[in-house]
Amino acid sequence: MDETTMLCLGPSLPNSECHYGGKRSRIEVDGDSVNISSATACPRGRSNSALQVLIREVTGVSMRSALQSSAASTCCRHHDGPLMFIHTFRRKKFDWVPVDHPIEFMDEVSARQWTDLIQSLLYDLPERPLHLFVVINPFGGRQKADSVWQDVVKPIFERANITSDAFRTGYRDHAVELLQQMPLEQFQGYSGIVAIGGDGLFQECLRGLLALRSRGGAWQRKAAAIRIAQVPAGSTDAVACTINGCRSAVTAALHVVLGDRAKLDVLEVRTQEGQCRYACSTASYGFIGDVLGASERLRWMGPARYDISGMMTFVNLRSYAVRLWYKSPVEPHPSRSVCCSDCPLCSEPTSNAFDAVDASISGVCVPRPSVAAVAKDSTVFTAATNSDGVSEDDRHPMVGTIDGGPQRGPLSEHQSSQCHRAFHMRGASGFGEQMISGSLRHHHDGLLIRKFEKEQEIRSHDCNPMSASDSWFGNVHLKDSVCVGEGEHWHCWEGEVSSLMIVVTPTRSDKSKHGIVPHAHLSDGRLHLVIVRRCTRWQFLRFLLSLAQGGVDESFSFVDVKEVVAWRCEELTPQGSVWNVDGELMRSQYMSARCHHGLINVFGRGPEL
Ligand SMILES: Nc1ncnc2c1ncn2[C@@H]1O[C@H](COP(=O)(O)OP(=O)(O)OP(=O)(O)O)[C@@H](O)[C@H]1O
Repeated sequence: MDETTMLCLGPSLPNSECHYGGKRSRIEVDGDSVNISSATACPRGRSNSALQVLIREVTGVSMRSALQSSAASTCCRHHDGPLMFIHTFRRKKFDWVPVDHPIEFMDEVSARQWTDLIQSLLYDLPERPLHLFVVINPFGGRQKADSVWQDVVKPIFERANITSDAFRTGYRDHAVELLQQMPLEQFQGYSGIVAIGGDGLFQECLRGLLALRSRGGAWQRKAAAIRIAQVPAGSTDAVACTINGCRSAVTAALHVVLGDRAKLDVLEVRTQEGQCRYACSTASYGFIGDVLGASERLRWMGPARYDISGMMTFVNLRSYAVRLWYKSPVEPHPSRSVCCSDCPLCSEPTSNAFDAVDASISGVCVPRPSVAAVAKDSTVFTAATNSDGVSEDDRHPMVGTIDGGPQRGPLSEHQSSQCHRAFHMRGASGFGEQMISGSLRHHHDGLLIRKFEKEQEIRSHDCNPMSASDSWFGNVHLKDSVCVGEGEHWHCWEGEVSSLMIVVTPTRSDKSKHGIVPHAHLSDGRLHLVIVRRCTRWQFLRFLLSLAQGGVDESFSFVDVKEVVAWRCEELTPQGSVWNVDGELMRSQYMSARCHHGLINVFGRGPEL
């Protein structure tokens, strides 16, 4: 036993004699682990260690007196002594399976002292939760959330000495209300929020939490620090699958008990009409939006509704004309590493997450292209700067809100011509090449090349974001923090799509084990824009199979994947598709979205690779 541990224990150390696995043993706490070693001599060269459990992986400790123990199973018992159980887990790839190690003591006093000692070491771990707010959606998925709570999660929390207040939702948005109506004192007493249900319930908790955060002061501080967990009991459970690498309620509960903490990027999606939703997985338009739209009418079928509506939507595969603007990050990620626990990319400090969310909750805050260079022959826009190198957004920040108020006017002719010049200079220095390689790629597919040329044609006539939808752009509040900065570029793309996806985190699920974009991260401040151009059913089937097998296949000529930080979409097809924002339907001709880098904290560590 090292000196520090000796000091903690004080002069009277509990008797370390015990029996483990039916053998006479000794128990000790050594630094960061509990060790049990055989008291009998081992053959030379063999370790006498029988068990070593890291304190940080102990999920709880409990004791059974001799009387209780004799009523229970007597396996592994040497005499009728009291038992102490060390609760921990073993790894089965990403799934964690609870394991209990029974240790038999000579007398009740020793058993009690060792139980108290290990319990006190667990209490000293600062990230361990003490008291949780649990929300259960009894109607999510196969309607098993109640039993998941009673039979799986509650016993794990009880063994870990975690207390909880559990609430069942009675209707849609009930979780948001529960959070918003909570007194501050009660809210401050919770170490975390546990949503037992699907992605929709998680999203409700997220919305409630961000609303509390927008109140400022103590509310903001607590809401920014608190962690949320999804215990999967819905139809898709992409949030839990993405964070933990598996769809297991036990594993999710164990991550809560261990007090794991990870940051998660949040996508803020807004409609022109001011409706706002937050997503941690994916916002999709076209095929996946249509699948959700159709599946809502089949909710009585449970999770099977997605397969049925998927089939129906596939048979009637449609395409939609859209105009997209997207802002690429200043520096693209150098590698395509898969996000995992202790991911270096996700541990980078998040910038201004606090300020950003304040702005977005209190008013309507949508990123918009700065005065953009207008492409006559390419899709690329770049922030135009005047002769002082000051961007238009910096000079005349938009101050209007969705409710009206002052706005910046449209581009003057002079500004417009400046934009043209700025673009042509940029185009000459490299951006044109991007397009050339794009065109070449599409030459391989005779069918697609005609489509692509048509898109070019449309673009060359009408791709100025400031003209076609000026009223939309001019009607939103712009925060300086989301203006186009040095090195950031807005791009425009216009064409017909079978599907569009904005992927925030890898978005793993049973249907896509590796995730839609396997190299996306939990908290790198990046989004992945997946454009699936209008394609045949056969091509789309290949695309869907690629999602199931290893994530979106970028080698398909009809698929483009772009790393972005903000994005907006104008629907050009009348009565187009709907947006599926983490399982919630949204419909609007104009949508815009941006990524909040590491906005929330979750119970989790990312998959252990
Ligand atoms: N008591 C309730 N009655 C009806 N609807 C509810 C209730 N509680 C929550 N909801 C709503 O039900 C919707 C679906 O719930 P949830 O996400 O938990 O399950 P799911 O849709 O089956 O799973 P997933 O979102 O993972 O596909 C949510 O949008 C939520 O707002």
